[in-house]
Amino acid sequence: MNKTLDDRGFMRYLKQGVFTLGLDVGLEIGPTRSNEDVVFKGAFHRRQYITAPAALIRLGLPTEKPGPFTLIDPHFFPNVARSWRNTETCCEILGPGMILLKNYITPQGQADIVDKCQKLGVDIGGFYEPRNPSGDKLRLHMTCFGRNWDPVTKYENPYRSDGSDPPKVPREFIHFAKTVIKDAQAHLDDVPLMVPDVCVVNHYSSHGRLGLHQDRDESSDSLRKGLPVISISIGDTAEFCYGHTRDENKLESVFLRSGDVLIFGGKSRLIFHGVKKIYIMSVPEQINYATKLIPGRLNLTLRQF
Ligand SMILES: O=C(O)CCC(=O)C(=O)O
Ligand SMILES: [Fe+2]
Repeated sequence: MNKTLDDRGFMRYLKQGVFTLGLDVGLEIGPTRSNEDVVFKGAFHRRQYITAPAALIRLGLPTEKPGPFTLIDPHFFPNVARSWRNTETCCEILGPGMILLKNYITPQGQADIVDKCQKLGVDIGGFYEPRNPSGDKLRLHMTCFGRNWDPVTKYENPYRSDGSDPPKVPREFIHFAKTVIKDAQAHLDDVPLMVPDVCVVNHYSSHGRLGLHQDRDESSDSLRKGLPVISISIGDTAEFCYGHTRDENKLESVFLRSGDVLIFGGKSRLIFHGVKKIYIMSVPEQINYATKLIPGRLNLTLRQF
């Protein structure tokens, strides 16, 4: 494939807009500006020139024209599956399509998640204190990525309070959700794959709580298929209650600790659930040190609209 270009050959390549590649001193790729340039390089540096597509194929690089310029490779996923997922984790099946993966997220993973929420959520239009339809403030701060959800406007208002579109669900979260679902599927049949395009982020302080409710504002298709909600807990422990009816006497409860991941899909997708209590200062010192989270609990729910 190596080729020194003669005049006619060079003109042909130039017309085709082909690039030249100097091989004897490392890698140089660039458009050839003139015939002399090639002759000069060929004569004095004894470089060998080959056509760019051939060179790119040899180097295993894509040959098609690049799209709009980007510094970050859009196909690159940091290996969050390895760095966010603990090797020692155990699980508890809580019902059909409902499973708790305990101590699932590494301290590093938890720190990365908090960091993302800080970067994308702590700004004008970000975390706020939502109100329920009767006008009372919920006992938490909330922000959303992907699509905007609010207890009053549901998914109807696509804008944050400052009128801006919410930031996209971070790619790491989407990638992480895939890993979580695969692990849940190893224990349960009833957990269909979902690709989150909504992330609701709640922060509860010491007196935070969340009343019994269902997550039922996603599309009818998503609900009908039982696409799971993935709930991530970071920081102080919460007492989480759940049940198949609103009947307070029939509720079960479970502790959600820092690094736990709860999945509810399939037949449990429309489970009633809420946060009864936050156990202040219960986060392990090591996690607190890694995440630097303020006192309280951060919860993220990943959902597919
Ligand atoms: O904080 C939690 O564990 C639950 C959050 C929740 O149910 C919600 O955001 O809809
Ligand atoms: Fe919920």
